[in-house]
Amino acid sequence: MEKYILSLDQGTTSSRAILFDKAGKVVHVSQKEFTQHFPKPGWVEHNANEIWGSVLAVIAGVLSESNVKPEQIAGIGITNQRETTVVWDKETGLPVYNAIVWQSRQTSGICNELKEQGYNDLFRNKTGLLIDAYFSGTKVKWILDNVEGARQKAEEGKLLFGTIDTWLIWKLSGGSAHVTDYSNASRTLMFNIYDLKWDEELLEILGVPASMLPEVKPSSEVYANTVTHHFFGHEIPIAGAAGDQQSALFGQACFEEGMAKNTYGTGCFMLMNTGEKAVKSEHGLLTTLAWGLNGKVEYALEGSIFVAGSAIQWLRDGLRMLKNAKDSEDYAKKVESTDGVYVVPAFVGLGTPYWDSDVRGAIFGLTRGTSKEHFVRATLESLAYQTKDVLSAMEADSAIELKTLRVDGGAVMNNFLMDFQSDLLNVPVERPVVNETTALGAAYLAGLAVGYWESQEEIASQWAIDRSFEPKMSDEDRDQLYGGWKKAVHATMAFK
Ligand SMILES: Nc1ncnc2c1ncn2[C@@H]1O[C@H](COP(=O)(O)OP(=O)(O)O)[C@@H](O)[C@H]1O
Ligand SMILES: O=P(O)(O)OC[C@H](O)CO
Repeated sequence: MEKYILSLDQGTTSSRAILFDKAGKVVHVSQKEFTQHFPKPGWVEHNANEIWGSVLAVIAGVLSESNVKPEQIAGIGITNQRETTVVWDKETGLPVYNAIVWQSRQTSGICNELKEQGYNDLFRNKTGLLIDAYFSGTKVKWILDNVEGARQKAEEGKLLFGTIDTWLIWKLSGGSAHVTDYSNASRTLMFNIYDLKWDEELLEILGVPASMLPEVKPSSEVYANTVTHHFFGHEIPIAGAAGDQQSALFGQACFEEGMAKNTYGTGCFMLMNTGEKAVKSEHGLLTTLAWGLNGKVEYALEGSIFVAGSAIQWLRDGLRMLKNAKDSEDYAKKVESTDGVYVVPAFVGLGTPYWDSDVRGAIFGLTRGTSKEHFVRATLESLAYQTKDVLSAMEADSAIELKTLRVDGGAVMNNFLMDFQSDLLNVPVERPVVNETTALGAAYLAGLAVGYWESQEEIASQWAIDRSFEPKMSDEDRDQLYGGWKKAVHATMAFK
């Protein structure tokens, strides 16, 4: 009986269940979108129960559509949109408020207060992050401060906190496991990435009771078994978990120090493996835990871009310029350049390296001759410019000059974007055969825990290239284009 690993990839806009075989190939995918709630400008929320429902639906879908039986699943790996915060009642299992999504800005007031009180360095030195509404800590505080009765219940030990990995493991295990992994814990603003413990001083400042927090575990370990009714009578080990960006780093087999990947999804996240060394950034990058494996943890440097593929969604749904995201490539190729148009998609502020919560998007260089083609091309190019900002910071912090960049995520199917990216970075951009690297990483972590795969060497040997995009642009053109982007960003930041 052939066995498979089931990976559950719970992303910002959809949930996916993917079956992988021993060769690391996708056997079948089932995907389901769920509702995005925007209760106020800049706020983004999800219904945690709807997320759970979507995960159950894709599990059922992937099994029935592929004809794979539950007993053929050797283990389950979980990967998730990170930082998104769920607080629920231990007894009833019901969330006390919507999940506050990583993109949501509703805690920027709390963040400003913390910064005014001079806490930035304290948080940065302990967590590798900085005070920003992006991370979970202030989202938990917001729920405890704003939901009637929540703080008292939390203090009585009746509420639990979790990022989406924790929520799903708790649900899948029938409430028996309240756990997270190192990579997810490192995104909360409450976890000390050096001592590898929840940090009492930071919890005190944020007013979060320690009793709410999950136990932090390695990324590859059997945490619990599924309760039988979710898997048609079978208990299956939940054997691995990692935040989606760290999972993609693992799925891209970036195991050596200095190897990096960039994922172009809703946002865009570049991570560089820094091995057992935590590198402190001087250029607005985050220091984060890559994973816990083989009895130790490894670190990564991260550049976080909040709006990437979602800018293409905006062209499609907001401006109705596109029927689907894929058409952006044809429009962009119809013109030679943007004719000087720049789109700065700072819809929810800017992340690395600017970290400005209050800035909002802007467009520059419009003329009477500007067409839809120029506009679409400029929006696509903004993904590449933001990536160049991040890579420049990463090379400066790590003193490593990148030789190639491995890429993945929905938007890398856009060949125009990949060509432009390579030109702008002046390095080859490598797209792997398996583009579902986020899900693959969690599958590998789970598979290692249950002996489905033997070693990281075996995994690294499975990585295969689909296409390499080589740089062709002159230095002069690159400098001129990038100079224009820098001016556009600085003008955008000045307009507040
Ligand atoms: N061919 C394409 N060109 C540009 N953007 C694309 C293309 N295909 C998908 N996208 C964008 O990629 C994103 C989906 O990627 P995905 O990796 O599934 O995201 P997530 O995991 O964040 O939900 C969407 O925001 C979509 O607009
Ligand atoms: O859902 P994605 O793939 O855009 O990933 C979101 C990130 O984990 C946010 O930190």
